[in-house]
Order: sequence, then C-alpha cells, then structure tokens
Amino acid sequence: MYNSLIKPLLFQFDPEKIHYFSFKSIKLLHKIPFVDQLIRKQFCIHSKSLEREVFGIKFPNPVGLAAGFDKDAKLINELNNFGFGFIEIGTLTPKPQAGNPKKRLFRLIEDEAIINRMGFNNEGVMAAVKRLKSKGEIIIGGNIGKNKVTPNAEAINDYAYAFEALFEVVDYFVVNVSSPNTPNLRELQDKRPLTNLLSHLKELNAKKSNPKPILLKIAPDLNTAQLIDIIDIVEQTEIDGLIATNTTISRDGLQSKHKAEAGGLSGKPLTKRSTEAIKFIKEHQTARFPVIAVGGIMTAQDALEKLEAGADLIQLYTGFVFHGPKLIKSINKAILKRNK
Ligand SMILES: Cc1cc2nc3c(=O)[nH]c(=O)nc-3n(C[C@H](O)[C@H](O)[C@H](O)COP(=O)(O)O)c2cc1C
Repeated sequence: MYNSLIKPLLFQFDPEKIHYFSFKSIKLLHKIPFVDQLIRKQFCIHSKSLEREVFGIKFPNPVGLAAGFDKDAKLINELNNFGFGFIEIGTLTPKPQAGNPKKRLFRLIEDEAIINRMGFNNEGVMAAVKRLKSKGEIIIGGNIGKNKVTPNAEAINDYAYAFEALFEVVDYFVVNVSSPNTPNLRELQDKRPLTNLLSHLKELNAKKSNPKPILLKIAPDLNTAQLIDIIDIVEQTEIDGLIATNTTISRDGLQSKHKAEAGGLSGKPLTKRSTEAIKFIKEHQTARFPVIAVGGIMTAQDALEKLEAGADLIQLYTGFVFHGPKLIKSINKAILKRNK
C-alpha cells in the first residue's frame, strides 16, 4: 500500500512539510484504540534468530532507524511499532537551533536518493530528555553534535554537555563529527581533535556506575589513510564501535534535477561506497569492534550485503522514506531465510 498509494501522494508535496505531516498523521493514527497493535501485527517479526547482542546490548532485531529522522524523539514509541529493532535520535545539540534556511531537503526520485542540508535543526537536548522519560521498551541511541555557533576549539564542551544530559535516557551514544551541513564539523574527524574528544567522553563515561557504549559516526568520503587513522583512534581510545556511514558530498552518476543542490547525499547512490567503507574497516581492524552499517539500504538484498561485509547491525533512513515500513519487514524476513 505504501509504494502504490501513500508514497505517490506524499511525494507530490514539499519533502520537509511532508515529513512533519507524516509525524502528525502517525501520532493521530495512534490515538485510535488498538491501532498500535494492528500496526505491530502487520510489521513486527519476533524471532530468537533475529536477536543480536552487540556492545553489551540485546537487540530484538538488527534493523534500526538512522539518525535525523526523529531528531527530537517525538515519535519513538509510534515508530517502534513499525518493526525497528532500535531507534537513533538526534543529532541533538546543547542549545536548540533552527538549522539552515529552507528549502534544505530534496528528493531525487530518479536516483532513489535524498540531498539534505538541514544543519542539525533540533529543539535542543533537554527537550528530548524530557520526552525520553516516557519512552516504552525500546533501544534508543543518542546521536550528539555541536551547535553551529560553537567554534571547533570549544566543541568538546558541547559534546560533553549533550552526553551528560542524555546519559540516563539513552542506551548508547553516537558522536557525530561527519555531517557535511555544519561548517567545519568534519575537521573534528582529524586525528588529534578526534582523539581528544573521544578520550574526554570516555573519561566522563568511566565515572558512571553504568557506562554506556560510545560509537563514532563517520563520513563515506574519507580516504584510505583517513580510515586507517579512524580505526587506530577507535582502538586507542577503546570506544565501542563505528557507524558507517553518514551522507556523502560526492555527486557521482546522478540524473535528477536536484543533483546540484548543496548538502549530504543519501540513498541508492551511497550503497556501494558505504559497503566498501565497512569492508575496509572490517579487513583492517585489529580489535574486533562492532560496526553499524548505514547508507543506501534500499532493498533486503542491500541489507544482506552490508551484513556480509561484516556489519553487526544496520540502519535505514532514505530506504524507509522511499519504501515505507514494509522494507523493515522484508529485511528481517530475508535475514531469517538466510539464517535457515
Ligand atoms: C534528511 C536527513 C537528515 C539527516 N540528519 C542526520 C543527523 O542529524 N545526524 C546524523 O548522524 N545523520 C543524519 N542523517 C544521515 C542518516 O542518518 C544516514 O547516515 C544517511 O542518510 C545514510 O543512510 P541512508 O542512505 O539509509 O539514508 C540524515 C539524513 C537525512 C536524509
């Protein structure tokens, strides 16, 4: 129904307006008694062989919702009914910020892709903390970043603030230094600032009685020398793993009219590049740290290829927009079939 009816209708309108309209519609739908149960029955698959234990957390299935879809944790309980094994909120910054001027989100229909330059629009970390206090039984990743006005030299304070604020209400953390839409943010991926940042968060974590896994989310545009550095940093700082990858600044092979828009590209054109990054990491790591694969999972086959490449868990964003919740179910079914 999503591909034949809902998507053609939704895709007639402005992507950002439709994003928020969909949120309101899903919220409203859930006010009808038993709708949550009906949706769960339609989309959720429960099976022991889908369960995964990764960085000490038991996931009901390996298919997660990637960061950026529900930045402010407004819809986590409802989205959980569509069959996700976990949901990543954020990127959240200490202070609320509006993000870049609109229009800043573009569908590239012919390419099955999205370009976004949202720029970490979010209501600030404390607003999400408040909402997360009433979360249901669901695994939540907290993706954290810095405010646009914070210079890179002070970025560490922003990440530390968001980390402390979210600590009791999320299950794992993601340090986002790989968005192309905050000026100079990606410079924090360089060896020295990144080592300082991750070591500081590790120190804060070590002071807790119940430390949480900390992951780093990387760009798909890193060259092999940079990837080697990243592997080195993960192993030196002993953080818990990587999320590969964020959106790309590459524009190779696109045909849609919005192809020249500035921002990060996601979806089908990213599939291969992101799988290659995962393969590279898995081949070159010496400690066997986990990797969450994200980037261009548009079909169940794409998901299986990410797992074949060595991913421990996977996440979707653009595939969910283009193919709806049926994609989550078809991935989980394909994993079950492969496990037989
Ligand atoms: C509109 C949009 C907003 C995004 N916002 C964030 C974000 O705030 N933080 C982040 O780490 N990734 C963000 N992402 C990146 C996704 O989490 C994901 O890494 C990327 O889109 C590749 O996956 P996909 O091809 O399945 O979409 C965003 C992606 C899109 C399309």
